[in-house]
Amino acid sequence: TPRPTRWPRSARGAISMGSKGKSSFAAYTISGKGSDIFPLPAHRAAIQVHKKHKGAGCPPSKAPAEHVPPLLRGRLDARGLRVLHLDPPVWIVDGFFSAEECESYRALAEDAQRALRLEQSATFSASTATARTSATWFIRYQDAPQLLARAAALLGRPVDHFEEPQLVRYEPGQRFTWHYDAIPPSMLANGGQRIATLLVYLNDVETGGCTAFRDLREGGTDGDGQPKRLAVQPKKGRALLFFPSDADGAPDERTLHAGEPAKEDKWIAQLWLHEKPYTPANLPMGTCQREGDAAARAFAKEWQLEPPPPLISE
Ligand SMILES: O=C(O)CCC(=O)C(=O)O
Ligand SMILES: [Fe+2]
Repeated sequence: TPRPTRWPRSARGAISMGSKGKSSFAAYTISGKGSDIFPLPAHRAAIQVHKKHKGAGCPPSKAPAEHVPPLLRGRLDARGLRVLHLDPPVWIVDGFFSAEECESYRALAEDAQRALRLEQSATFSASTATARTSATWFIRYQDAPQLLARAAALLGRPVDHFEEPQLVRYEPGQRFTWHYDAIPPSMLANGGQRIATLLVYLNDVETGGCTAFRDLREGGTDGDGQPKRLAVQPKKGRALLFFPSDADGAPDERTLHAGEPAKEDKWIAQLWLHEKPYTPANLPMGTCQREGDAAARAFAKEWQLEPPPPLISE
């Protein structure tokens, strides 16, 4: 097969540089091809910007307003917030958790009272081929103040809109194949659709274990000359944020993703935001959103974060 070294003429022709030819994130937009937001730009100046930001993402100031997810509007000053992909939006927050917060969350795996280990984790994917081989723990709301407080401060949503906090461990060889995070219609009665996925990498992973998006590109080409797939490398304390459905709950199929096979241990914290208040099952025993809210509020005070909005389900 021929090795394409350049983007197809049709795509290249549609790249716009903005009025002054100034290189900004907008320069990467290919009209009508929303998901190819990070192609190698045709213009030299834009290539510089692209290379500089690839991997670590672009500052939010470079994201055109129409591509800022509704949940992040007015909240772009969050420390460490970067854009990896505009449409569909994929953002990261480096340093979302401190090293200490990573450790305290990871340690929950050893606490059977606070964390319940599931043999078979709940996956809702419509894809029959989906397989997950990692281990999942469900964490009591009141034992995840770092996660709930930081998530509520980032997204401006109350604690009762979040699903049970989870902890996931991949050992070498373990993976989670292509899937959607959106839940099936039969489960929408509880809290509506999942409108945001927030996962926090709890340790550094040198090789393997990326979170990969099948249909999104990060720019540049691989050894075969094919456009590179967007894949986020786990970095201790880094959060990954994307939107399995839009703000109205319509699933976004472009967010199909996977946890690639781990080559070393990989730990993540996992949290899903729902459209409406979500009622947890009583697992682990004694889990309580109200106590979780109080714990998150105390954490927010201690770390001078914006406190979570009041619970709606009260
Ligand atoms: O492990 C990852 O990188 C992705 C995990 C994931 O997609 C999930 O838990 O739904
Ligand atoms: Fe997922």
